[in-house]
Amino acid sequence: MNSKVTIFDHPLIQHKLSILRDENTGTKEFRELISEISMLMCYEATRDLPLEDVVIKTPMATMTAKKIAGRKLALVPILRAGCGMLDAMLRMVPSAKVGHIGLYRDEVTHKPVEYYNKLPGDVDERDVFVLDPMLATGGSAADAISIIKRSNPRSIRFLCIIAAPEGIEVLTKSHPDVEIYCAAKDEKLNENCYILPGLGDAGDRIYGTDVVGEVSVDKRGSTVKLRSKTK
Ligand SMILES: O=P(O)(O)OC[C@H]1O[C@H](OP(=O)(O)OP(=O)(O)O)[C@H](O)[C@@H]1O
Ligand SMILES: O=c1cc[nH]c(=O)[nH]1
Ligand SMILES: [Mg+2]
Repeated sequence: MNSKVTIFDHPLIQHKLSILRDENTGTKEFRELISEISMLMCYEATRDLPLEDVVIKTPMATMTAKKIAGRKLALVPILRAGCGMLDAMLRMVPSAKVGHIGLYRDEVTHKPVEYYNKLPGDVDERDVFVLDPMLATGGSAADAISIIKRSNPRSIRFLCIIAAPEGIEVLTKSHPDVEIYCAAKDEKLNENCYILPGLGDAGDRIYGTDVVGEVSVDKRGSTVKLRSKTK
């Protein structure tokens, strides 16, 4: 199967995304917006789940109604930023099981480094939604999906909020069977492999952690030498 990229152009998603991107949006509102956008994206990304007929009784009459047809889902956020999308998705599909994959991008090589991996035992019976707000070089998403594929899931979809063209290309080539859903396809990456115009560092903006060491990359994707103020 060839991978497909769906960009959600729903006005509510686009409106919320513009506020999310704004550098003046603080941590609390940023988290709330990530959640709201994820909920709207979940609604769109689950549009093709098959339904089955069930007979129910309302207080007025017996009727044949629709329910989702025994589909088993798993949600797998890529730590940390992917966790910002998890609660909203779980509110929409509360019966989903949850796995976690811990990856961080090395600041020099920009390659993902794995530090955690715990998936539901029955992933081979499930359709998996991988969650991460940012698809930049595509390295983290591609590695996370390779890890998940070792457990033979029924299918994998990748949900992100902003995708760079470079990341889409890498993910499409490495996993052509995986459908990609995003709210925006941005212009390009900067010299530190941050998305332009993007929104900065998603994990830092969700959790309010600006700088992790003496030399780091700030939430705008620039190399900084001193600790900077957390918003
Ligand atoms: O497509 P890539 O070039 O791999 O970049 C995208 C990754 O970078 C960010 O995570 P980060 O490494 O900053 O970890 P964090 O979520 O802990 O902040 C983001 O949440 C993705 O996982
Ligand atoms: O722009 C980017 C790229 C990688 N990770 C982020 O959080 N933002
Ligand atoms: Mg980060």
